Amino acid sequence: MGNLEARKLDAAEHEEFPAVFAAAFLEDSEEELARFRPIVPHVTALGVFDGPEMIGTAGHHDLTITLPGGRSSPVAGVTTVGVKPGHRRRGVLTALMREQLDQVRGSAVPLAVLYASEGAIYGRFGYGVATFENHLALPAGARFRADVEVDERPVREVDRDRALPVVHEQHTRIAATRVGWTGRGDGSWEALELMRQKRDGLRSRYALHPDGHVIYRAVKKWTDRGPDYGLVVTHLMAETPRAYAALWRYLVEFDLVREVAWKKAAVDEPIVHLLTDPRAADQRVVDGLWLRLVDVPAALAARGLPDDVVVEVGDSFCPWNQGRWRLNGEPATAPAQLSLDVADLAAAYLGGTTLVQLAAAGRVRELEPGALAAASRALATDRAPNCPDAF
Ligand SMILES: CC(=O)SCCNC(=O)CCNC(=O)[C@H](O)C(C)(C)COP(=O)(O)OP(=O)(O)OC[C@H]1O[C@@H](n2cnc3c(N)ncnc32)[C@H](O)[C@@H]1OP(=O)(O)O
Repeated sequence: MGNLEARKLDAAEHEEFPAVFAAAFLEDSEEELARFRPIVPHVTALGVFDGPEMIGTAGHHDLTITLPGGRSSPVAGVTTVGVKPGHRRRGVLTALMREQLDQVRGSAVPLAVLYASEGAIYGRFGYGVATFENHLALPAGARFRADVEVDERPVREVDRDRALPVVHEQHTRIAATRVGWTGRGDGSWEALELMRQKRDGLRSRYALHPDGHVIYRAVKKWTDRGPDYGLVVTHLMAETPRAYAALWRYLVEFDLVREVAWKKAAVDEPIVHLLTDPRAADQRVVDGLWLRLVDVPAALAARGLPDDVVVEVGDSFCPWNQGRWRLNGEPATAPAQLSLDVADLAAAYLGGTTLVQLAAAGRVRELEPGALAAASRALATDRAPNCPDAF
């Protein structure tokens, strides 16, 4: 990598950070930059320099993530990763990942998560797919089963300023109960709102129910045959099944609309079970949150697992994790019963993929009969983990 230098940026260098990051996405108009600038103060900002020139960026938020069993852990929410065109494939990202993981470890945060722009980038750095997203679409007018109970208190459209305090309060409460959801102890709600203002420039709309809310955008289209609007959900959360039904009914009964779509629905999204015709729901599953165990023993301890299986973990990028660990995070001297790479442990960590599934793909080796099923069951969760949050 020659004379490349990766380091934490000082405050004066924060000015340049958004331009370098935005250039990586070819989004460097003044308007686009205005969207990124307010995010920088909320992240630990790293840069890579070639001499005096900043050519790569990466940042991370200090978030929390909900783990199975009502537990939670600090997590680095990795974002704004970019390398300037013309400087790629010479190790800049590798240098950023090295520096970032060292910094996260140094601050005693055991986990890192990210959304990948492309699926082939992060596996080599020990990240595994910990949640899957359900790209869900429902036709307008999709009918609910007659026995579905709907909370009849009204859903009301309110403006952003009135909505946000309620949205953030409900989000904090609900996120603590849903595996994979992130919490914003760092107060970076503004950054979340900015990330919600998607690249399509559509305005977010807020509809509140006493026990939940939906944030969505409207794609307005007219054809010779009449209105053909689409509603694109960015967040939908409810504290009760009846409020959940009320919010979905609000969306599918919206006038002018042909389709309601949500790309961050859970793989086991309950809406399918509300419908008279479950086939009406179009579902496509893709990778969601990528997770990295930065500190394997601390991450395992945070999950509160039993101590009865010994796993041999391989980790070429963060060798401090290599070795034999009990599932509860204690170092083990007994022979290993399972062996796997850290990225595969990450894939199973929130329960989104089972170890049995990974073993069927040849990625986990069972060294003692029975250990695979026991460890797989210990890591599995009741509901599919998901993360509807952007960061
Ligand atoms: C969490 C987020 O913010 S996701 C956003 C990521 N950013 C983007 O997608 C913006 C556009 N792309 C870029 O800025 C850059 O191409 C990056 C960041 C994806 C890669 O940066 P580079 O400096 O080129 O990566 P680097 O040279 O360190 O590559 C390391 C390895 O990853 C591989 N790699 C890098 N990018 C990709 C990719 N897009 N797809 C597949 N493999 C890749 C390289 O081939 C290399 O492999 P090797 O070690 O076998 O030779």
